[in-house]
Amino acid sequence: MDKKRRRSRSPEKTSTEGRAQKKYRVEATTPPALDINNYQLIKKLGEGSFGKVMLASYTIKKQHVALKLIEKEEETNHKDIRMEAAILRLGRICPFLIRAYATFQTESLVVYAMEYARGGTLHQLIERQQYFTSLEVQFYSAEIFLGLQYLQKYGIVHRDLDTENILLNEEGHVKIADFGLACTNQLGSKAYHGIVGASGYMAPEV
Ligand SMILES: Nc1ncnc2c1ncn2[C@@H]1O[C@H](COP(=O)(O)OP(=O)(O)OP(=O)(O)O)[C@@H](O)[C@H]1O
Repeated sequence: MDKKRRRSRSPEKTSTEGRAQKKYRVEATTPPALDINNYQLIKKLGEGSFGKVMLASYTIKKQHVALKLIEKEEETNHKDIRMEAAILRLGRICPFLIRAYATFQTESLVVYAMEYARGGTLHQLIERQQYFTSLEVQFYSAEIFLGLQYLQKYGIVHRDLDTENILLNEEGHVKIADFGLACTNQLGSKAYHGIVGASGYMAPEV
């Protein structure tokens, strides 16, 4: 190495000796995707018992996202929130689960910024079409099965699967959503007990 360019690690022998040293302060900044100010609300996509879901624009990338907004209340179960956020992160790997781009909280809200499923819900499709051909039944069943199989690999049970929680992307592929009632024996959450879910969609033995 060129001797002139070699720098000493010793503070006494720095090349800046005798000169005023520049001081840099590293400010802690919030990553843009975790800042609620970078999302512009457009319209309501849906509302459930846990919060509302808004179509929003992530202004940094001018990208449409679905923002699930859950108001923090005294009775908010933070373990369930962490669980839902953890499952939404699995969607980055499995194409049949809705994926989260970011999960964060503000003083009053828990926020999940999720991919926007443009195709609506399976419920809306059934209402529109009235019936499915056997090929369509096979298609939707297979994609739902693969999503659930992926969850099962992690010991996760959805527990609230109904046609309103099965979303479709713009190409018509299944995106399973709403993991607010999911449970697992592996991510340190609640055990499989209690009766939850939508009546009409529960397994007969429940
Ligand atoms: N990623 C998304 N893209 C498009 N629409 C969505 C998305 N996520 C949710 N929605 C819409 O919002 C509705 C409610 O969402 P979600 O089921 O997650 O809320 P919830 O408060 O947990 O509801 P529930 O009471 O059914 O548990 C869905 O049925 C769907 O119509």
